[in-house]
Amino acid sequence: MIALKNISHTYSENLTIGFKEGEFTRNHNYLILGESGSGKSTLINIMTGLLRPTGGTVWIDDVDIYGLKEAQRDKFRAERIGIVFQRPHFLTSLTVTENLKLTQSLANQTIDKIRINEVLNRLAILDKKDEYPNSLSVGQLQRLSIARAILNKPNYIIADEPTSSLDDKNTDKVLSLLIEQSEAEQASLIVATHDKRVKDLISNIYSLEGEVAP
Ligand SMILES: Nc1ncnc2c1ncn2[C@@H]1O[C@H](COP(=O)(O)OP(=O)(O)OP(=O)(O)O)[C@@H](O)[C@H]1O
Repeated sequence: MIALKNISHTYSENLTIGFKEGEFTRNHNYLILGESGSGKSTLINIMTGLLRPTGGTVWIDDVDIYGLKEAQRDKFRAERIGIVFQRPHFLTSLTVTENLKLTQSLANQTIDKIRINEVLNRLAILDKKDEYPNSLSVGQLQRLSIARAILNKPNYIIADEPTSSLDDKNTDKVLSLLIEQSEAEQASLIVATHDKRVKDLISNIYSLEGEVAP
């Protein structure tokens, strides 16, 4: 479980992001809903150990992640959390397969080409495995981001605005893929978005004030 308590982050004197309480358990799907600028990316960075909050605690699987040293926290994240970032970033000088090998080695895993091929196949981009990221379409890059997020069999898959630039049909497709893949990994899926279309597919909702809607 990821448990957040009394989180606050102050960027400047008059800009503080707050999130009172949240619990995200394995095998469940969650939405973090908030308008643009309400602090979704800030919260995701905090809950994945990328940004130390100015106040509050983040526990992941009973570990107080900001109690860890930075290198330990990076390893912890790589092993347990798959992140689909708002803007996908891959190393452009490495092929699709080489980028995914890097994801395995950052988590101290042995390089497993069979697993890489398996996730690429699941996301229908196996034919792109020797290509460079710049030659992939936006939709293919997004599927590659999902492939990378699930590669290390994480406990939590966290996606930041995965559907904001998509039409209704592709919104459904990407969400279904994320839900399917997190079920296959028995992971918890956490999607941060302002996109109310996503509400029909995921029932546990946190607004940025930290209230759970029925
Ligand atoms: N590094 C930073 N330094 C100062 N202010 C920041 C920083 N990052 C974010 N902010 C501010 O914090 C607020 C929340 O930003 P954040 O990116 O978390 O929102 P968001 O809900 O993810 O927005 P969007 O949906 O538009 O991506 C914004 O007012 C933003 O300008």
